[in-house]
Amino acid sequence: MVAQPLHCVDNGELGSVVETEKEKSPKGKVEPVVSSQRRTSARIQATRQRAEKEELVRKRVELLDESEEEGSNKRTSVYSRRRVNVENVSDVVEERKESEDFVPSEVVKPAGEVVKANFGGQNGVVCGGGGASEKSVFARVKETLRLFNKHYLHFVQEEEKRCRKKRVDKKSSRSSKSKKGNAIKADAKKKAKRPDLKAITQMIDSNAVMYPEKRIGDLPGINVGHQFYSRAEMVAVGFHSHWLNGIDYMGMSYRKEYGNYTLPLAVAIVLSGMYEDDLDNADDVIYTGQGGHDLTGNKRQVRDQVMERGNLALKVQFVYGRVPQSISEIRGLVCEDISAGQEDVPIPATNLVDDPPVPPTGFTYCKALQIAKNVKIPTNASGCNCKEACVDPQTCACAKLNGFDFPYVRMSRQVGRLIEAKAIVFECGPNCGCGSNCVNRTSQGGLKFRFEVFRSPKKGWAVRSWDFIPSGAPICEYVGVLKRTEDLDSISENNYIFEIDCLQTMRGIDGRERRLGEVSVPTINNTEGSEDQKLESVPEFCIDAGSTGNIARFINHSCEPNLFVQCVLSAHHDLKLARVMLFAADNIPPLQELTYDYGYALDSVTGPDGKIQQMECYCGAADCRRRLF
Ligand SMILES: C[S@@+](CC[C@H](N)C(=O)[O-])C[C@H]1O[C@@H](n2cnc3c(N)ncnc32)[C@H](O)[C@@H]1O
Repeated sequence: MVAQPLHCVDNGELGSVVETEKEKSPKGKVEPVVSSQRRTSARIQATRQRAEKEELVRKRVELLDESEEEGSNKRTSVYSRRRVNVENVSDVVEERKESEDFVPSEVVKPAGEVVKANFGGQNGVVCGGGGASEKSVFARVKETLRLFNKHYLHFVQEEEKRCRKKRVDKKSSRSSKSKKGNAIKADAKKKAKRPDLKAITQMIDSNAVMYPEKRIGDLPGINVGHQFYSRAEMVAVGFHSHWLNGIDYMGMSYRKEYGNYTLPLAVAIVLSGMYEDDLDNADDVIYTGQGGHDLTGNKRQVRDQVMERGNLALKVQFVYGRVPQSISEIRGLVCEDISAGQEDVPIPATNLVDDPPVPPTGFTYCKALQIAKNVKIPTNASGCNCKEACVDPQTCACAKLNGFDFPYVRMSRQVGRLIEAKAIVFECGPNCGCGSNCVNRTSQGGLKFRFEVFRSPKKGWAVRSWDFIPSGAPICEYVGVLKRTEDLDSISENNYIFEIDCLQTMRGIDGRERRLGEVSVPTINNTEGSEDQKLESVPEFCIDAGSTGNIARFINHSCEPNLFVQCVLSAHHDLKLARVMLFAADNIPPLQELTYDYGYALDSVTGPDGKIQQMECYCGAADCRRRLF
């Protein structure tokens, strides 16, 4: 038996890269590890008509594919020009390091500063020195997927608008028998364009596919256990080069470079959930080969798969952990719910590190922000006049503030996915006409996933999710006591302070990376070195989760994080008192630790004695900067 690694497997919507091997028959031919012997004779004798139907469906799908490409070609420049720092922070580091006048950014140190300098800065202040000069392949895979998902969410938004328009047009065409009515009907008949396919095209057109050439063996940056959210993501990275076919293979045209191999040779295999004998129970995957099923989606075989073209089969093993199905299955449980019933979904804490295992202590869980006595919250903004849920960005006053568009696309009934990181997000508030189901209230609905607080060997407590989290999904708000920065205790150490530096980030103060994007923000005086600016270089307010806080206080730092910080305004419109939200930057598989970039500048933190403090970083990222501060 010759073992050769392939890369494989998608179970439709969510899949995993797994270690694979294919077996050779004595003749050296590649044969399935799992045979398709269970095919019944009835199926073998499936009628010619059904086979023809399959062919017809395939042709239609291919046509759709082609038309998608035409459609999305036109939009290349629209999105590729945008730079959003959440996915480009490392580019910026490199660019800045190369520039002669780049001085590692510093966070202002107020007198008697404790450990708090720009912790959790909105944009991850760029730190100089210490980092690897080459971006790791893992970081590049992440960036490629982030770019793909950004395109995807934009196209989803475009599609939402198209559907909305279609509904409106349909209504008006019913009441109109005029030429215009007919034109609207014709327009409505136009094919829907799949956002994922458009996003793939966008990636291909802009040469953004990370591995555009097929290759044998594993792809650097994609480890065993990596999970893809969709087939399209696999194409965007170059893991599997077709969004529909189950098997991606090198045919005879690869004879020149791969003459030593027996061709055709499969390079990646995905499960589509369309074959009745395929099995995906997470630990084991059985793949029965491509072809022979009914493309109408009813999971029925119409004939046996044939051992031809890329029909190679494989045996797979998954290596990631298992999500507990009930409380009794949780290993190392030390607390059933750290929120003590405050959150809709309980948050268990586990400890497999300490002996004896102890639960997290020294804080009081609090779901909502507490306001210090000397902080005055501004009066509520006027809001929009929409009814039930905001749908039309042209008429909604809140959408207008976000650049005449909603920042979210719908993920479920009440929750949205943030399309991209923005300088600020304006959500609907108490004076808006819409209700709680409005997608423009995404950050206000509490926790949406099953989180666990767990003890890590080197970083103290940490957070992970039992559910898969799609990129752009809301994680949680950073909750604690909203205080004046000047009121912080300068003697005792406090690792749980989050400065609200939305304004400073918008101004790019102290090396903070500005976020672009159309938002309507209160006038900001940008004159370099102005008194006004100097005064406001220190965030006036912060959130102290030292003794009171929610799950956010347990989320650790990473130099390659999977979350990002987003300032949100909902009730009032004062940037200095913006709410601090964490969103998923990537599609996050279950049990992966949740992290964001704390954004400290190196040597920016001083202790009560005025001496610079240092903290080693244990994030474990390939491009780790080695120090938190
Ligand atoms: C907001 S708390 C995070 C939760 C914390 N681990 C706990 O046990 O409560 C921030 C502190 O966690 C630790 N921490 C977070 N990320 C870390 C990292 N990448 N490396 C080392 N320590 C980290 C540091 O002690 C830091 O001051």
